[in-house]
Amino acid sequence: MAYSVQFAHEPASAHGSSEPVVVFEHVSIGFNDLKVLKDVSFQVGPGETRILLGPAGVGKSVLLKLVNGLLRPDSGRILLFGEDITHMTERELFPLRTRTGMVFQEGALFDSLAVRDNVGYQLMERHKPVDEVDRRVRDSLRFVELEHTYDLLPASLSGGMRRRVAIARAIIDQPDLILYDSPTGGLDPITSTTIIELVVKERDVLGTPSLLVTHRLQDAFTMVTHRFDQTQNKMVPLPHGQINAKTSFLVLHDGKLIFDGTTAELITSQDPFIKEFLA
Ligand SMILES: Nc1ncnc2c1ncn2[C@@H]1O[C@H](COP(=O)(O)OP(=O)(O)OP(=O)(O)O)[C@@H](O)[C@H]1O
Repeated sequence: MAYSVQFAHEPASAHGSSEPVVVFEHVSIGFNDLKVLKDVSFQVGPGETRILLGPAGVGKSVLLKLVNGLLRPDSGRILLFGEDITHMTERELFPLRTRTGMVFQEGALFDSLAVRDNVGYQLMERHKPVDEVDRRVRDSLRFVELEHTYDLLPASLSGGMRRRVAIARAIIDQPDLILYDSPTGGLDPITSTTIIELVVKERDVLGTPSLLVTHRLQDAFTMVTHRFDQTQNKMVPLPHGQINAKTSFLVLHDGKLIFDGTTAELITSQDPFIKEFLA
């Protein structure tokens, strides 16, 4: 099916800024007696996709929530788009949050709202003109190839379609950063690949930096070994042996960031936990 990407403007991150999009410096956070993240430092650079791996309950979602200020660290410093958000008020955070698209675990759509209102929610909250919201909703739904679901309720969609709607909602304001929290969680392998194809499309067509949590190693390796081909309008494998150089890995274990590096470094890592995790 032919399509064109019809966003009003490119994301700022595609304009060549060399500033990191996200910086964590020695970040720690815990809840009551539970220390979740300990002294975590890493960066997401412009145009970069960072895949966050780690066992269940290690703090991957907590890390994503720290990035857009939904949680605050106990110590350390967090910069988002070059601004120190560590102690920002909600009001100060708001303009930065509007530049960040978040795909929550399980999609988290509003069941009582039609797809169009789920996707346009953020813009409606900001009192954007109705015709502009409508145009952007249609653009976003076209990107995820779900224009025909405009008037439907989420309950009438399959699990994979609901995730696509969640992605359409996250990208509606052409974010400068996307946070994907287990976007394929609970989906079968074939449907998962259709979701990863959208992630790769967003990465390769719009160049949006992202931080993606996944439980599925297969998702991660699909992302590094494929690219989105706009001519064919589909994800295709990179030529043999090539990997996407802008996609790299972070691994959390026992509250610590035990790996921060490239695909090649990950698969040749001698760390016993990583070797077992990848096996
Ligand atoms: N708001 C909170 N209050 C108290 N504890 C919390 C809160 N948020 C997270 N936790 C705890 O922090 C730990 C890490 O949770 P988190 O959801 O980040 O794990 P995860 O790595 O994303 O897990 P999964 O892979 O299962 O999604 C868990 O023990 C969780 O119960």
